[in-house]
Amino acid sequence: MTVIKGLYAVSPEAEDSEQLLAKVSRVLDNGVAILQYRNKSANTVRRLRQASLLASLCKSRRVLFLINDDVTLARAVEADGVHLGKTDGSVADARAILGKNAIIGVSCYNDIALAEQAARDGASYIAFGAVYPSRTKPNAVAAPLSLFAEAKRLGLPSVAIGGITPDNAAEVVAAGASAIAVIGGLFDAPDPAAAARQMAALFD
Ligand SMILES: Cc1ncc(COP(=O)(O)OP(=O)(O)O)c(N)n1
Ligand SMILES: Cc1nc(C(=O)O)sc1CCOP(=O)(O)O
Ligand SMILES: [Mg+2]
Repeated sequence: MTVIKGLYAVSPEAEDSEQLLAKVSRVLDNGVAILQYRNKSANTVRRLRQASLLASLCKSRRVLFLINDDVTLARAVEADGVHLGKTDGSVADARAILGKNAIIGVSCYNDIALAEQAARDGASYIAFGAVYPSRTKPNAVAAPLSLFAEAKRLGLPSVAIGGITPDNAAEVVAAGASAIAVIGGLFDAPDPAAAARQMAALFD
């Protein structure tokens, strides 16, 4: 079984594919266990190119590679799996397309009932957020850190997301999150590689 644990980088929005590759490369060698490609604005052609570049990068660095929202794209680039939110389709449909070994993550926001449903549906992990106010997603619902202890009984890895930085990540890990998903706290840090090392070290 694939282990979902550690620093989970989520790619920043980027128009320029080479710049995106350079930004992600810089952090990948510094303790990132999982990378999610997330681009909410690019067209299909650009998304395919960016996802293909990141898929090759992750394969060469032995980092798990997931696609946000788009099961078809995940299959096209042979990603390890997909992350689904409430409007992104069902676990069953994703698994039918990606196969039984695919990693399928499900957003549960601040709602333990959604996590219970995701577990019944056969999700690979559940995600709760936003655990802190997020500049990337300012309107995200607030999720209390107590959810991670509460969700332990479901027996699935739990991912924390939203406003996580090197300064607050230890508190999230102490609350019981299996992995921390980060955009701004990593890619907007003064030294992204150092930020990655600091957050990854919490899982040693
Ligand atoms: C690890 C992780 N957790 C939550 C999300 C958010 O998913 P969703 O609610 O579908 O929102 P978008 O990211 O699609 O805007 C995520 N992407 N990754
Ligand atoms: C994509 C996303 N989903 C969230 C949720 O709460 O479900 S918060 C979020 C943004 C994460 O970016 P940052 O690390 O910059 O806050
Ligand atoms: Mg989504």
